[in-house]
Parts: sequence; structure tokens; C-alpha cells
Amino acid sequence: MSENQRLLVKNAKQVVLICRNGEKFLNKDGMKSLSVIENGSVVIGRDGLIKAVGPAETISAQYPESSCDHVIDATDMCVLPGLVDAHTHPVWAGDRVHEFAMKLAGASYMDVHRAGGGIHFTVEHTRAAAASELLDALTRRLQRMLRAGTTLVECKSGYGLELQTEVKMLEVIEAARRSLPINISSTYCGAHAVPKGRTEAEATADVLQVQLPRLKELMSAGTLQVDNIDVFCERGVFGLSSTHRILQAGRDMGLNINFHGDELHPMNSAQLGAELGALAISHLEEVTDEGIVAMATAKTAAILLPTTAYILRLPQPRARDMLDAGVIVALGSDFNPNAFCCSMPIVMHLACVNMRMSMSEALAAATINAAYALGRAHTHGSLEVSKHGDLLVLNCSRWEHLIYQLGGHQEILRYVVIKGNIVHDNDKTMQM
Ligand SMILES: N=CN[C@@H](CCC(=O)O)C(=O)O
Ligand SMILES: [Zn+2]
Repeated sequence: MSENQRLLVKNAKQVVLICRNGEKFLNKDGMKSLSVIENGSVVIGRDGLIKAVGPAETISAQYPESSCDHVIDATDMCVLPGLVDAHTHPVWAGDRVHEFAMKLAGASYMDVHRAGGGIHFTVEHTRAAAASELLDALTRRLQRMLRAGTTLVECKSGYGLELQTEVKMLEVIEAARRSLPINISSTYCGAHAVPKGRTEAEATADVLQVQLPRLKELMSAGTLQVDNIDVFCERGVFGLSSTHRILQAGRDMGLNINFHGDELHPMNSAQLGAELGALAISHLEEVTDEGIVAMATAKTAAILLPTTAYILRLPQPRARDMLDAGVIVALGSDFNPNAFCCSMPIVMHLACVNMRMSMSEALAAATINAAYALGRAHTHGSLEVSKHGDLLVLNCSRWEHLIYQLGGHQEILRYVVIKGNIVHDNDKTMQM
């Protein structure tokens, strides 16, 4: 007799696959109409992988309910892949609510940074915090993201800016990866700012000669798994040449390049990323036409962060120009002490209204394309056989409600499932 399956999600009004032919990303017209099955079911095996997805009648003929450990009756509900958040800074101590007030009163991001606040404020508090305190805070934040539908999240270090604290942050991310159900892509961002009292050249040398070699040792020993390397490439932070050297060194260690570029000033970060074979570049509020062409050609994903432009009142990134040029557009929450947002449904809503993306484009950007930006499109980002059984069950008649109901996702997100396990049951939460 064949083995039981872990979970059957049956009779959903809509099952949004996103794509169905093993695409690693979607761009141009591919983002405009997503693959959807009306009245469908999904089966996830005990290995946590999708065994079957298709019309409800076909699935019920092949997988009787008795062959499944758990069954979710999704009648009148919608099923979507778990959301992927491609850019977050979730490990830190010391909130910056006071700076929010300063910014509302007119101070710019760089005014606050130059006055010793911003990243510097968070660095001071994160250096002083115990790893256990950071892990508690990270756990609460990741659980909040999960309850908003995120099942794969990128997590950066970058509030240490020296070896000891950067390693402490990466160890905290590693501990979360091992103990929580949410999937994590870990990013070393030791070049997030130039530490107080140092020059850019000194900070670059420290990253290249002290931090990266130690990281390499910890990775080889299996103590740490780090997936990506990041630099804040910006005027007054790390210039193009330092960024180039750091990213290249990370790439030589086997890390994926995924960095902050062209945010506050046009830096030609997009061209640099394309030249280095970066998997992704984030922000791009100030990207040039040449940068857009370079990214489209190199298949370097653009991770757009609608909360940044919203909170800092910056010009919006040119999402439409990037989409029309064929750039692989992904989305991230940019959760950090400057932008306290854990919700990808809100991020998608902002992307639609402020960046003029369609709802289909926003969902593709928050699933398959975000998975691509993290090098995980072969396992995540769509509901296809053999991929991870990570999905959302929404208590609504059309999937678009997840984006349309601004801030209403807590009400309609009924279940969050990771590898076939129900990790959030909204009804139970409501009763607590
Ligand atoms: N721009 C640089 N880094 C973050 C902000 C980090 C912070 O302000 O603490 C971002 O992506 O928005
Ligand atoms: Zn960031």
C-alpha cells in the first residue's frame, strides 16, 4: 500500500498556481495573467512537497481523503502560494519611533543618518544586546510576517559593522532558521554603513580582510549557512569601487549577490550588479535607463520596496519602465527600524497604487520573482508538483481580495501552511 499524504486542500474556488511550466521567473506579459485553476485541490506529501495540484474531481479520484493525514475543506476559499519577502532587516534592538517623528517633521533619511541616528542608532543598541534578546525579537517579527502570509523571507545582518556583532546577528538568523517553520534566506550585510570613526576605505578593508575570511571559516565548518552578500551602495556610504570589491569577494565565496543600489542617488549600481552577475538589486528609486537595460539583459532581479518611498517620501521606483523593459521585478517589505512593516499584502497594495503595478504583477513579484531573487525559484514561489507545499488559504471568493482589502489580510487569511503543516490557523488565533 502506498504511503499516506500529509495534507489535502480540497475544492478551493480558485487555486492560484502562478505558473505551471517550471518557470524560474515571470516578466513582461507573463506577469499579467497568472495560472489559476477554478475549483481545484492540492495534495502535499509527508516529505512536505507538492504531490498533485489540479481540478478537484481529478484529485479526488487519485487521492481519496482516507489517504491523507489532514484535510482542509477550502470550499468558497482561495489557495495561493506562500508569499516571499525578498528584503528585510529583522535582527535589531532599539526601535526608532522617535526618528519617525523627526522624519514626519521634515528630516530626510540622510539628515538623520549624518546626525548619528538611523543605522548608527540601531548599531549601538544591537551591539549591546544579548543574542537571546535579538532572537526573541526576531522570532516575534518572523511570526508576525508568517501570520501575514510570508513563508520565505530574506533576513540581513548589518547592524554590527564589525566582526563580533555581524557574526552574532548571523548566528541569531541561523538559530531562527533551525527552530521556526518559516523558510529563511540569510544575507551578510557587514557593509551596511561606515562605522562611526572610520573611513570608507577602513571599513572596506575590515570587511575584506577580517569579516569575510571569518565568515568563510564558519560556513565551511557548517556553523553558519549564509546565502547572499549585500552592500549599501550609496553616496556617503559605500561607493561603486568599494561595493565592487566587496561583492566580488562574496561571490568568490559562493554567495549570491543581492545588494542595495541606486536608492537616494543614481550610482550606476544597476550596471555594476549586471556586470557582476548579481541575482538581485534592491531599491532602485534612482535607476537610470542604462541601468534598466543592463538588469533586463543580465536577468538581475529588481527588488522594489514600496514602504521605503512611502515612509521617506521619495520618488517612486520606475516599476512600469522596468516591467516594460522585461526586468524581473520582485517585492520586499524592507522591514527595518525605519520601515516597520511585516505585511507583504500591504506591500503589494502599495506597489499597485503607488508604483502602478497590476494585482497580477504584484502577486508574481511577491511569489515566483521574489523566490528567483533569492535563488529559490526551483523550490518556492509557485504551486507546482515537487515544490515545497507552502500555501495560503484565504476566506474569500477571489484571490485579489488579499491585495484589495488594505490592511485586511488578518481577517481573510484562514490558514498558512508550510511543507504541508498548518503553521497558522486564524480561527484558533481569534479564539485565543
Ligand atoms: N537603505 C539602507 N538600508 C535599509 C534601511 C536600514 C535602516 O535604516 O536601518 C533600507 O533598505 O531601507
Ligand atoms: Zn534594506
